[in-house]
Amino acid sequence: MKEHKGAYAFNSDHHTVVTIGTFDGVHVGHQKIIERLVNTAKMSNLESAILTFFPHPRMVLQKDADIKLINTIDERREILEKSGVDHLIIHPFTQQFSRLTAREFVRDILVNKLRAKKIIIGYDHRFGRNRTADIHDLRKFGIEYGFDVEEISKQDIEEVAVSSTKIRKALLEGQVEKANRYLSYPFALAGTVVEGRGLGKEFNYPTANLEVKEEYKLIPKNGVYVVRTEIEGIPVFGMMNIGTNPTVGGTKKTIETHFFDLEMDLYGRYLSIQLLTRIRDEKKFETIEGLKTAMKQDEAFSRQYIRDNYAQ
Ligand SMILES: Cc1cc2nc3c(=O)[nH]c(=O)nc-3n(C[C@H](O)[C@H](O)[C@H](O)COP(=O)(O)O)c2cc1C
Ligand SMILES: Nc1ncnc2c1ncn2[C@@H]1O[C@H](COP(=O)(O)OP(=O)(O)O)[C@@H](O)[C@H]1O
Repeated sequence: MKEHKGAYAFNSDHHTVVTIGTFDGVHVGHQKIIERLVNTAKMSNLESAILTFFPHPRMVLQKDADIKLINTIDERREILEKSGVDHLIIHPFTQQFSRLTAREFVRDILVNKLRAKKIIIGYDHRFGRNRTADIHDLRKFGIEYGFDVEEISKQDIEEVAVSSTKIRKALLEGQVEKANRYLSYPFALAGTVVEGRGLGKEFNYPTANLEVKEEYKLIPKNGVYVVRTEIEGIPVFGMMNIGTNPTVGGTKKTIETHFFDLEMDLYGRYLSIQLLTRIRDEKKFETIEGLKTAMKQDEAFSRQYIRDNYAQ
């Protein structure tokens, strides 16, 4: 896969088949569309291209829209990388870009820059300034500029929309297993390990505090989760708490993980941590002893879960 920083940076001698979308989550519904894109490319001797936007149009057009996404742009890129598409074009969605007319978008971007011979698009896709143009307009442009339009059916599009909404809802309710089924891969939180208050080691449960720098990343419901990551290529399991640590008088939301059978300085390390299942809600315990007992139970639960699901 070749990545292009915007449509104006795209240069290929080949003609392309293009699909356009945000693809947040790159879930099973998206994967179906991408498969179709890749197959069409092979059959028509075209190169496959995904045109996606970042920031998300809603981040730009409704500045206050507090939109949360399943994937960061880095995660979206990494998942798409595995899908077999030839080109990924991450176009910066700006105010200026949003003011392109439908014709300018089609002519300057799709035809002249991306050299599209085929466009695969949802039946309800709208584009151009104020989203005035639809698939019928696109077909007319296709006759004029020499490309075909392939429609993704209402049923397939609804499946995609339903999945994204269901995944976001499931994550906000802590149902990570359900989200993971829709995604077909485990939802993850990625960031750098930063210093906490240094209480973990006193508990005999050191916890790596993860700083997720992307404000738009969706953080699942507070609570305790069984997790998995890779450190230097080796799978490591652990238990994560997302919450404010009310027992020790915390107020700020933190994401912290105790990894099993590991003793290692993790400060400054970049980790992508997969959430596998949820154990319980975060609670305010009367005493530190109460919290420690709960964490021991979390550990026992996690180790059993790992044995049942991940034993080699
Ligand atoms: C598996 C796990 C479960 C936890 N559960 C709770 C909880 O229910 N309530 C709570 O107040 N804190 C909970 N914590 C957070 C601890 O209070 C936290 O690890 C401790 O304060 C260390 O913080 P530090 O990293 O800032 O030193 C949990 C932490 C882990 C790793
Ligand atoms: N098994 C482990 N799981 C998580 N962190 C560990 C582990 N072993 C060592 N560490 C280190 O200990 C740090 C956490 O210690 P802790 O006392 O909780 O301090 P802090 O409050 O700064 O997070 C981690 O950031 C990591 O560098």
